[in-house]
Amino acid sequence: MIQVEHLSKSFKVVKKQSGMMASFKSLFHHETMTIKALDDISFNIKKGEIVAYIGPNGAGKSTTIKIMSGILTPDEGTVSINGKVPWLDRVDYVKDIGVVFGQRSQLWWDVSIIDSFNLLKDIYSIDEQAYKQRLDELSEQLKLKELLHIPARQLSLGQRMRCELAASLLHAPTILFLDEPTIGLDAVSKLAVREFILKLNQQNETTIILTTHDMQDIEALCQRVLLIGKGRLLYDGTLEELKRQYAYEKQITILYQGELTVPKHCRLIETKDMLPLMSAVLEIDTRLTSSAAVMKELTAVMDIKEFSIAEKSIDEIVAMLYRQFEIL
Ligand SMILES: Nc1ncnc2c1ncn2[C@@H]1O[C@H](COP(=O)(O)OP(=O)(O)OP(=O)(O)O)[C@@H](O)[C@H]1O
Repeated sequence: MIQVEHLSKSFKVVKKQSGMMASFKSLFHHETMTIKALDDISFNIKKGEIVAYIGPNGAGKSTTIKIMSGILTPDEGTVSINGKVPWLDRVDYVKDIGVVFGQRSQLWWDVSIIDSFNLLKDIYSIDEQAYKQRLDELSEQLKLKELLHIPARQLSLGQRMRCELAASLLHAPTILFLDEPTIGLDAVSKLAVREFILKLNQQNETTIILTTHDMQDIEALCQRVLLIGKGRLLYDGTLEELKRQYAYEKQITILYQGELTVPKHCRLIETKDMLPLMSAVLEIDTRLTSSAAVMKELTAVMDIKEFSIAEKSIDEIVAMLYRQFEIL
């Protein structure tokens, strides 16, 4: 349903010179340089998938979303979404998609939310009955009833984000682009947004492309991850595979009495005196052994009072990937 092939996009920017003299000269003559924002990106997304599109700042995520939503035209490559080319079939195509930019609003700042929604109804030519039903459903699911008569500028960020989601879905699009939908939200609002997105996907089979720097968003929502860095696609696969490939170390913390024995395939990270007990942190390589095998070995030779096992967080894995691909 979404086919992106060999997408490239460059931007020409004016080279900034430092110093007064250079600034003055640049009024008459400015040197330009080319930034390659996207460099031969290809991927396919099936109907009903939730895909995380991740990468460090400046990687090219927003540029891809802008091209896929028809706002920008690529220099090279093709995009076909529901059989349409976003930047060529714009009028028809916008009916298929919803877009939420966490950092920008699609609501009219000074008018009430319901007036913004009514305007969107006209813009998308939504039929009266379908609109009423959709508005009821979304108001119920996103708890908007008390917010509808308040202007957007008076809402908290969390309240506004719920309204933004509703605004992007009034015309019942089959594809939703979410660019940093949880940015700046408190923990409760983040959970509410994630829960809503999951339900939307499960009930309506809405295809969702999510760009985020919040790794918990990915854990909660996405099976598949596309990692982009310096304009190139570096990883396309499941979250499980990503973890398997890059998170094979686990840490076992033990509280014990007596002598410490470090089993095979374990590395001692630290020990601490916790009188009358001792604590130790061991790192194990799960490609060579398992935490169960290590615990069995430890309990056979040591007096273990307590233990806990921790794996790398998705934040740590992604930070490691960014370092490994040298894209920071
Ligand atoms: N309109 C523009 N004019 C000039 N350069 C641009 C423009 N839009 C993007 N760029 C450049 O293209 C590159 C990719 O930018 P993009 O906004 O797509 O990155 P991003 O992955 O969305 O980053 P972030 O996580 O910071 O939002 C960056 O180097 C950026 O400075």
